[in-house]
Amino acid sequence: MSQTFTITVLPGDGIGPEVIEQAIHVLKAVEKLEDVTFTFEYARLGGCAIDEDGTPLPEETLEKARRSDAVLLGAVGGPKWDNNPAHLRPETGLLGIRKALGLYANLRPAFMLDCMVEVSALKEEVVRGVDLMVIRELTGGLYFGEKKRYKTENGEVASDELIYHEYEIERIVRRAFEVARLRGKKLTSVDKANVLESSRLWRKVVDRVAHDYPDVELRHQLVDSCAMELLRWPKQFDTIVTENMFGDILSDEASMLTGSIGMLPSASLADGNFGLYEPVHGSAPDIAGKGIANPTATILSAAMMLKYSFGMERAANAVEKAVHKVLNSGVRTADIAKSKEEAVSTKEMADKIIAAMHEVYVQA
Ligand SMILES: NC(=O)C1=CN([C@@H]2O[C@H](COP(=O)(O)OP(=O)(O)OC[C@H]3O[C@@H](n4cnc5c(N)ncnc54)[C@H](O)[C@@H]3O)[C@@H](O)[C@H]2O)C=CC1
Ligand SMILES: CC(C)CC(=O)C(=O)O
Ligand SMILES: [Mg+2]
Repeated sequence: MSQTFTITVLPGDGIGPEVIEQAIHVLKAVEKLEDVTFTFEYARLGGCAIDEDGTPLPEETLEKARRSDAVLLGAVGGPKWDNNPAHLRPETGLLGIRKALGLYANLRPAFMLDCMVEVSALKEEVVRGVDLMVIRELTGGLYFGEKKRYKTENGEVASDELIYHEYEIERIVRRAFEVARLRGKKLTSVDKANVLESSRLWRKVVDRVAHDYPDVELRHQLVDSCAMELLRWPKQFDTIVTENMFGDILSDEASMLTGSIGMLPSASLADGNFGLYEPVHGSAPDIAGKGIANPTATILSAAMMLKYSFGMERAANAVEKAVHKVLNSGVRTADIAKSKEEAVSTKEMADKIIAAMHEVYVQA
């Protein structure tokens, strides 16, 4: 019997709508190749919602997301809203939807394809074969703690509270051990336990949970040293688990191992099958509206959705294989091309991926 899934689509701002349009084309191609129907429910999040609805996260958006099987997001934000107060910032909408949907586990894979080695700013021997997964806690920590801003006689003061509950650490760490078990069985837990009390609790919980995973090799590493080692010898890492802000920063850093942030997908998962899928990158206002953004990160995020939320492993593999095939054949958007002349547009890149998907299915 044919399966039906409802997907809430949040194009967002900047290049968000451009890359989302192409990911939707890919999902429509999957519908033709598999016995599945996707219903796309569009909604607003971020700057576009501030402009239309007066809030970055309208209740209607949240309701649609809750009723759906998964959410696909472009990106939010832009200079237009940069000076708004916190409650009227696009990013506040993104944080709000992550929290409201319980999306505490953010999986951010970073992988280097052989054909992309030359694109990285790092030496070939450093990046060839890189294949790691950053697992970032997504609904706690500094981004969600109480914010204060007040004036004193010595000038203004601002503070952001970094707070973690034991249960929040335990659930992300368990998830990370499970993921590491299915990958290279090596988990690096990243913290700042030499300074932060929240990191000392983090480390204690990690050590306790580790007893349940004796087959996974565990290492603790301080975040500053991890940032350095990621560039010195990234192949030492398999799975990394860390708190919200460290994960945000380290995953952007990891993206540059692979050449461009336009390549890297992510899955933000709740318990069960529900998830929100989005590229690691932001709304890239510097290239928005030009039709040159790399849609690969969003297309691969859609592939993660097929795998994690819909159990469509074959279709997910086909999308990934198609992306590899197209990159192998030398097709490049501007961010990964050697010259502007050889770069293809956002749409051309997606069209090539869709054509390659058909070939992959025929061969399978
Ligand atoms: N998940 C989200 O919605 C996120 C939103 N943002 C927001 O995005 C806005 C811009 O932030 P930035 O710091 O500039 O980060 P960004 O990730 O949007 O852009 C950084 C650089 O990477 C390039 N880039 C990003 N995605 C690309 C793609 N698909 N193809 C080709 N090049 C790409 C951009 O052109 C820019 O030079 C801000 O308002 C920020 O708050 C930032 C990160 C995540
Ligand atoms: C709230 C977001 C803009 C944080 C971010 O940079 C991300 O999730 O990658
Ligand atoms: Mg980020």
